[in-house]
Amino acid sequence: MLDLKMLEVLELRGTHHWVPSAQRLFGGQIIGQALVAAAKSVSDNLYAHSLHCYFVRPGDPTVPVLYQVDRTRDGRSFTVRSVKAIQHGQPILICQASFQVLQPSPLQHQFPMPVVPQPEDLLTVEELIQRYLSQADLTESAKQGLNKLLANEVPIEMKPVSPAHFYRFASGEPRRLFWARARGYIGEGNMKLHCCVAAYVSDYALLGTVLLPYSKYKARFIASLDHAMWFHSTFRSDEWMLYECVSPWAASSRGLVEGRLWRRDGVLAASCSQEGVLRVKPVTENSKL
Ligand SMILES: CCCC/C=C\CCCCCCCC(=O)SCCNC(=O)CCNC(=O)[C@H](O)C(C)(C)COP(=O)(O)OP(=O)(O)OC[C@H]1O[C@@H](n2cnc3c(N)ncnc32)[C@H](O)[C@@H]1OP(=O)(O)O
Repeated sequence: MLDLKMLEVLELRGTHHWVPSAQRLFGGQIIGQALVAAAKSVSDNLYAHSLHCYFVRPGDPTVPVLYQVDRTRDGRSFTVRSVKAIQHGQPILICQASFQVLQPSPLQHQFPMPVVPQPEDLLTVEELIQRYLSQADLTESAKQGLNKLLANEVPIEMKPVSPAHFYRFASGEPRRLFWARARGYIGEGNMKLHCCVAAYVSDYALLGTVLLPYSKYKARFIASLDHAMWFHSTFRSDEWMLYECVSPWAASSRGLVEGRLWRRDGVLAASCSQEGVLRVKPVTENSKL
């Protein structure tokens, strides 16, 4: 999904594999591919440690994306690349990514990982939806909504920690926890690729956290405006990681969300922050999903 075709040394082309029902490109795909483009222009001893992106236009799923990379700076420790994702001759995403050589330090701390059930004790999104679909009292529109979610073949496997809350069947605090991993096998060794995949995963279900306290409203328009991410340690994006999403603020048709990706051994692997635009409308009785 993140494979890019090299057109020139600093020009690459990406295509689309999974497009959300909103029929605009998935932000995570554009970020992940932009990071791939940046990573291809730095040497093997450099590791991605952060990226900062603005989504300036919706991505068009009917045409490929051109990634233009600028070698902004090559330093002794840090190297910065600027990437423009372009469609129809105009930028859809501007991204800056920074890479560092490995530099161990005695300064080391992190928050503790939340205590949650292990992935083996939880159901996948698909198993949960099948379970909901077998309920006799389901309205036709709820059935349709669930079938739409089931048909949505996302390349990420997910296991919600609190399913009712994950699916907004009940209002709750703006915090969402789920185990996630890329579908398929990536293997050890290519840390840059694991960061690109984590960037892809990090945009899914993140912004929706803002809506969790508002079960009386549903999204009329929702899109991420910017996305920043920091990579803290080595990890495997094809192994279960706990994704903790928290929204500390929402107002003015915008919401802020912070995400933390935890390795299952408790190591904080990556953090991200995103602001998005959310325009809502009241939920009518038969359109909960
Ligand atoms: C339980 C978990 C299940 C999860 C299930 C599925 C999840 C799957 C999907 C996950 C998606 C994750 C998030 C994303 O990936 S979003 C994609 C990445 N981000 C983007 O594509 C955003 C790109 N940027 C933009 O599109 C623009 O910058 C913008 C944010 C739209 C800018 O807005 P604006 O300046 O207003 O631009 P404009 O062209 O003027 O307007 C666009 C559009 O909005 C209407 N509009 C503008 N202002 C208002 C207003 N105040 N009130 C109402 N509507 C407004 C405007 O009329 C335009 O509408 P259209 O004409 O219909 O286009």
